[in-house]
Amino acid sequence: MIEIRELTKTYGRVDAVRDVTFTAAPGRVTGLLGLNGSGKSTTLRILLGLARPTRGAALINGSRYRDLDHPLRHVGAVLEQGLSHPGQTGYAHLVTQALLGGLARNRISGLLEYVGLEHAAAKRTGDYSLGMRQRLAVATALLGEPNVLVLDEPANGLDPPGMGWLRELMRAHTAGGGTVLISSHLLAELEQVVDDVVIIGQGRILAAGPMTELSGASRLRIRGGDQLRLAQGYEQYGATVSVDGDVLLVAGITPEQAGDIALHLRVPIYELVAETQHLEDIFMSVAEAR
Ligand SMILES: Nc1ncnc2c1ncn2[C@@H]1O[C@H](COP(=O)(O)OP(=O)(O)OP(=O)(O)O)[C@@H](O)[C@H]1O
Repeated sequence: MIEIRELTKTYGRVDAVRDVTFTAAPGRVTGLLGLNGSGKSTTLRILLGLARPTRGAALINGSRYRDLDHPLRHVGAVLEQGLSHPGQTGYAHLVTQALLGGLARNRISGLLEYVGLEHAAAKRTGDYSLGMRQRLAVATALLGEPNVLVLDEPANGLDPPGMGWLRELMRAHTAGGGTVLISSHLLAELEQVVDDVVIIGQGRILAAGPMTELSGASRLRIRGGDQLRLAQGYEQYGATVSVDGDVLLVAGITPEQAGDIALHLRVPIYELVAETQHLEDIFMSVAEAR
């Protein structure tokens, strides 16, 4: 469980984040989205004890990172910066990290297999591809069997099978009751895996909620026998209507209401499609609204 409460971090005169509050719940993948410089990394760095907040708190399983007894047993993180000594093998890297973190070494072989690096265990990490390095970073994050995973742009460098693997890994983690907080600007990728979304812009929360709720605020594409009467009828009902060629784009009413209103007006409907909003649309509409 991650709780970010009224978090503010000021650098000089810049508020990198301001009054940011959200929760990443157990059993769910929460996506933290924002443009470059919006405050994602600052939030994650504070959460992981790498920076101090000016105000507010960032809690993992109810405690600040630095108050956790064995932090690596609570939280595993994949951050953007590189991780390992290039001359070390993948296996040696994990042994070093386990020793530094006071963690057992007996899971290392299994973890290398779990992240698909069993054949590269004896290879120097300097010779790893970007995708292999990301896999090693994930294995490192999992060393302490944490129930909270924090992933900052983890898809960078992963090819499509790698992305699929990462999605499965996140799903398996939350299926076991774990918490995942993932930041990414790859919205189409993120859409396939997130349960909850937090959109941040200029250090502030712009929108937050379950993906199903945010994408459910969908638009209807409607083509009927008398477009003008339909448009007037929907507007009277409080819907927002715009015209796109020979279809009406209607927001603010359900498909059932749209059908009932048309029936009441005795206008036949030839086409009625509820368009679910993609993460990219949701992101653009909240980003533009500010
Ligand atoms: N150490 C720092 N000193 C001064 N300003 C900083 C520092 N860290 C971040 N900032 C500023 O705070 C704001 C938020 O930055 P942050 O790195 O959190 O954004 P981000 O959403 O992670 O962006 P990106 O996707 O580019 O990593 C930016 O305006 C940035 O310039």
